[in-house]
Amino acid sequence: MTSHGRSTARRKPPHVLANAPFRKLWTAMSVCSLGDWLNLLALTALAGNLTAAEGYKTQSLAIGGVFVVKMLPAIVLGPLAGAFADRFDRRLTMFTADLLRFALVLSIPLTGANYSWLIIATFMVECVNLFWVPAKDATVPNLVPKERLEEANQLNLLVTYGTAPVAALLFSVLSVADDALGTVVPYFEDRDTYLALIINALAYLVSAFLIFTLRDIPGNHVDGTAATPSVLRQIFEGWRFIGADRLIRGLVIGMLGAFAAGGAVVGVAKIYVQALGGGDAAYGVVFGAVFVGMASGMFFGPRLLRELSRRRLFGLSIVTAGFVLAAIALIHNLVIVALLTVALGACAGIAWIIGYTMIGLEVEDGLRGRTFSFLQSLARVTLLLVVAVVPTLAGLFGERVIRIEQEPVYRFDGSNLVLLVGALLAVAVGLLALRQMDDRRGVPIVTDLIAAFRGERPAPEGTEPPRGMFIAFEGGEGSGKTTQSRLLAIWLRDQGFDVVQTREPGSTKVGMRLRAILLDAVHQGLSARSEALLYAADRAEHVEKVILPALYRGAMVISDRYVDSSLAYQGAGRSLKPEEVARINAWATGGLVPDLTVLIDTPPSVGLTRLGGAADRIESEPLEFHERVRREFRALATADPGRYLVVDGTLTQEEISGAIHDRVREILPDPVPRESEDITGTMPAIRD
Ligand SMILES: Nc1ncnc2c1ncn2[C@@H]1O[C@H](COP(=O)(O)OP(=O)(O)OP(=O)(O)O)[C@@H](O)[C@H]1O
Ligand SMILES: Cc1cn([C@H]2C[C@H](O)[C@@H](COP(=O)(O)O)O2)c(=O)[nH]c1=O
Repeated sequence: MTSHGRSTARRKPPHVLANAPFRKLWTAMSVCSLGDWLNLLALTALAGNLTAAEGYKTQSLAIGGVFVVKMLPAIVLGPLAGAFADRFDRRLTMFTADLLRFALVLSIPLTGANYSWLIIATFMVECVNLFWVPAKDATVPNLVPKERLEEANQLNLLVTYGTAPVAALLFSVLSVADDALGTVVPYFEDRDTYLALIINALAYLVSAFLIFTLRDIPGNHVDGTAATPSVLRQIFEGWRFIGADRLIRGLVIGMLGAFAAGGAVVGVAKIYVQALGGGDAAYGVVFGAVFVGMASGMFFGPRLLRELSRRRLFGLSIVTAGFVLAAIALIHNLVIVALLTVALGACAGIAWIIGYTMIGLEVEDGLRGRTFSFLQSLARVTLLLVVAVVPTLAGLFGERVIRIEQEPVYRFDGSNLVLLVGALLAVAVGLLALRQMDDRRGVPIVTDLIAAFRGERPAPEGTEPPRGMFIAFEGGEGSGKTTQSRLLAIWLRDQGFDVVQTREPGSTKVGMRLRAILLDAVHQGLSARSEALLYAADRAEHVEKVILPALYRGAMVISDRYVDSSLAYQGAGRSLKPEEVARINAWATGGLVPDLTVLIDTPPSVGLTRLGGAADRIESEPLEFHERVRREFRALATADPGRYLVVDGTLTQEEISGAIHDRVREILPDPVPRESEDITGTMPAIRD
């Protein structure tokens, strides 16, 4: 290696905070987040203090009112504010919002703090927040390069949640300081939360200054010379965009599910901790555990599983959160619950950082603001609904004690039930998100996970997806695959498609030699692993030299056998571990999965008798081997019905091809309708 090469290899890319404009924006975000948490603590405490004399119920409602008012604007104004972020100068939006927040928060202590004004001012601050946040979120990708976006979002989310415990500590210190100040300055006497509110207001002022001096934010993001759609139209398009895009839909579903599960915990945390024998300190520990978990999830999760598809990690983290939540609901031990809460927070942290990063990367600049805003609005609505409904449900369910011979053995009350429902919801939503956005269909998740834990790259990502269509035929010996793949190729060519008909093993130069080794009956005693590796080697050649080039040029590729044959013959037939066979094949094929797999299901007792000539090495295996193979093929098809067509191989050739044509017609880009085909027929010359 040349010395130049060495120095290049050693040079580490600069940290995202080395980027001065981003550093300034990040500092503003940190100060604002600290202010926001301080605001929440101070306002709820102030609402409680102002209504302390009016009894427990009024006091609870007063505090609850602050929460409701804090979330309400998102429901009404969220999407509108997002459109502003895309339409107007983001720097000006943020600067103005900061000044307004400063004035509104300061007005609460200055006007002598009465509950009505507290509620009105809080509502207005939240309205303003709705403009600041999407403008900030949409600005980050303008300031940092694409490859640094995940790092930037990690820092963003770190300050959003990491400032919560800092704010709680600061709030306690300021409350004590407030008391002390009250003895010296009469204004602060009996005004416990004033100092916190003043510091909160000053945080927004500092942010306004930082944003004002940040001149690197690009101005208007929608081309002013082009006809700009109305704000309402932009919102409508934002909605339409989210609904239409499979990935964003998956992200939104996942993030909302996580919010709903989190909302269930928020709603019952206090009573649950109490039921476990814990006091406010324990409640504080559980509260802190969520943030510690989230911070570690955001930092360590994506680093630990770098090689795992981000989409899969997103769905998996939500599913895992569901299982952890179920454990929290069922295990009645405060220490274990606190530890599990850290794990729950970690899963949520991973899901959030991935979701945010993916939205930042996938959504075009002009739509990013309203996408973030739309997401935040929906999340808040979900949270609001869940927080409102959950304690009521828990109360209605009440407390149940399971007894054996009058002895209480297990307590299961409303909070347990609600947490369990939240857990089921998270699992369901995580699975749905995985289904909506999976970018490695057909590759078992376990295979990818094992590879990621070992630090192996499972398959190349980010390459252009092939444009053609890939159909595989599978089935046992003599089931009719070759016959049907030939008939399908003729039918598709008749319709004007470019068709490549191929088979495994043996469709490349190397593959021909491998086929001879694999099927020649003289090679008895070949070990099961060598056999699996040789089939995988043939497949790697086949994919790289034949299938992918054809798919990239837009052809229809019909392959007589593919990966499922290895899963059935080497996995079930030779009793190799299915996940290991799947893993080597996922590696060999780069994760290429057929668009459709046609399984011609024929009993081996029928198929084997159809074959003429001497039996090859595999055909000469006992009937029991072929029965195992058949069962595995059927199990694979049952596990993924969307990708398979299972046809009874004992039907006539015409009946089988009719069923195949009907299914293939459904996935063809521009199929000839069956009626027109009946009229024109096919060319007998080609058929021969
Ligand atoms: N539906 C059917 N009914 C009866 N015979 C069939 C049917 N389909 C195909 N055959 C006949 O069965 C024999 C095997 O068919 P084919 O070669 O298509 O099967 P295959 O699954 O490709 O076999 P293998 O891969 O094990 O060599 C051929 O003689 C074929 O004409
Ligand atoms: C791809 C593949 C094939 N086999 C077996 C199955 C058959 O017995 C032969 C191929 O013969 P055919 O007449 O061309 O169908 O190979 C296997 O065991 N594993 C595989 O992955």
